[in-house]
Amino acid sequence: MMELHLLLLAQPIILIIYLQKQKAKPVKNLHPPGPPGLPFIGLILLASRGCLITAFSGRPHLVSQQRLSYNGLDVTFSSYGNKWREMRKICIIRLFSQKQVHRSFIPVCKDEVSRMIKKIARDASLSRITNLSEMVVSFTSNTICRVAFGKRCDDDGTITSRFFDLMHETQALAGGFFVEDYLPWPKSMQGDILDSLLGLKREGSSSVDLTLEHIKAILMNILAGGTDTGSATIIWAITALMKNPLIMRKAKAEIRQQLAGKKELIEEDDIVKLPLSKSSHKGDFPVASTSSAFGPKRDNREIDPKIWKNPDEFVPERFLDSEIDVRGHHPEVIPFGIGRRGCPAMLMGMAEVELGLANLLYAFDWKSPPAMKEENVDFDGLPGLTMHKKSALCAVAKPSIVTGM
Ligand code: HEM
Repeated sequence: MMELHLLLLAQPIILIIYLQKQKAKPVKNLHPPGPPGLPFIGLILLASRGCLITAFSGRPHLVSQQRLSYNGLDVTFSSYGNKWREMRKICIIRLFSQKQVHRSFIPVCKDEVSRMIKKIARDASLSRITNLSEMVVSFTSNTICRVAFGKRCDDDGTITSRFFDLMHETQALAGGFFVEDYLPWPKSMQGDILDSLLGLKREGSSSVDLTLEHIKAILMNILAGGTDTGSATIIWAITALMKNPLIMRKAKAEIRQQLAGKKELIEEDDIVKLPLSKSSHKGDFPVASTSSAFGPKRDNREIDPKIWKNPDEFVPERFLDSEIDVRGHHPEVIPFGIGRRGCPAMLMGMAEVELGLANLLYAFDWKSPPAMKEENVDFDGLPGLTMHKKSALCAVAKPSIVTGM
C-alpha cells in the first residue's frame, strides 16, 4: 500500500523533473529521431496513474461475485466506476452516516449487548460452558438484521438457520443463492435501512434509478459485510486475551478502576476511558478482517519488523502512545481498507466491536474450560472472505459485576 502511495505521488514529480530537464536542454535539432515528445510521456504517465487507480479500486469479475451482487448492482463487488460511486454515495450519506449510527445503530447495538450478557449470565448460573463464538455471531447478526429491516434474525428458528446458510454461502463466495432464497422478503420498519432505501426509490431522489434488485444487492452487502467482520474481530480479541492472562488482567483492572460496577452496561462514552481495552481489538483487526478476496492473509504477509516491533506478538499497549489508528489514515494497519474502496460503515463496525468487547470483559471473568489450559486455546483460522477461528471459542464465564439485568 505504501509503495502504491509512493508510486502515485512520484508520477507528477517525475513529470515535473522531466519538464525542467527538457526546458534546460538546448534544442539542436528540430526533427530528432530521439526520445518521444513531452505530451506523449505525459499522456503515458496520466494513463498509467488512471490504470493503477482502476486496478486497485476494481474487483475481479467472478461469476460467483456477479451472482452475489445481482450482476454488479451492489457496492462491495461492483466494478469501479460511476454506478459504484452513486451506490456508495447512498450508503455513506443516507445509511451509514454519523447521525444514523447514533440515532439507530448504537441503541440497537446496546440492546443486543445486554441480551448477550443475560444469556451468558444464564450459562454461568447453570455452570455451563459458553460457546462464545455462537453468542457473538448471534449478537452481530441480530444487530445488523434489526438495523437493516427491523427484525431480529433469531426470533424464529427457521430464519436463523436460513440466515446462517446465507452467510456461509457468502463467506465461501459460492454465490449460488440470493438473499431472498433464505429470508422471506421482510417488511420494513420506520427508520430502518430498508425503509430508507424504499423511501429513496419512491422519491426518485437519488441519481441512480433504484430498483428492488439494487435494494436487495445493498441488503446483501450489509448482511454479509456487517455480521462476520465484527464477530470475528471480537472472537480473535478474546482468544488473544485468554492466551495472554497478564494483558487480560490489566484490561480488566482498567475497566474496574474506571467503572467499578457503577453501571450495568458500558456505553459508548465510557469507551474513551478504557484505552487498553480499546487497543485490545486493534491488533486483531488485521487478522479478522483481512480477506482472501481483497488482499493477502496475515499468515502469508510479510510484516515489516521496522514498522511493528515483534509483529507476531499480541501487544495492545503498542497502540497506547501511538498516533496510528485503524480508520484508514495509516497504511501500517488497515482493517477497514483505505482509500476509495475503504469500508463505508467503519463507524458501525467500530461501535459494534468496542461495545461488544468492552462489555464482555466488564461483565465476566473468562477462563478456558476445565479440560483445557489457556496455552492450548488455538489460533487456527479458516479461509473465507473474513478469517474466522476454525474451532468455536468455548469458555467459562464468571460474573464479575452484580447486575440486575
Ligand atoms: C469490524 C467491522 C468491519 C470491518 C473490519 C470491515 C472491513 C471492511 C474491509 C476490509 C472492506 C474492504 C475495503 C477494500 O476493499 O479496500 C470493507 C468494505 C465494505 N464494508 Fe466493511 N467492515 C466492517 C463492518 C461493516 C459493516 C457493519 C457494514 C455494513 C453495515 C460494512 C459494509 C461494507 C461495504 C458495503 C463495503 C464495500 C465498500 C466498497 O467496495 O466500496 N462493513 N469493509
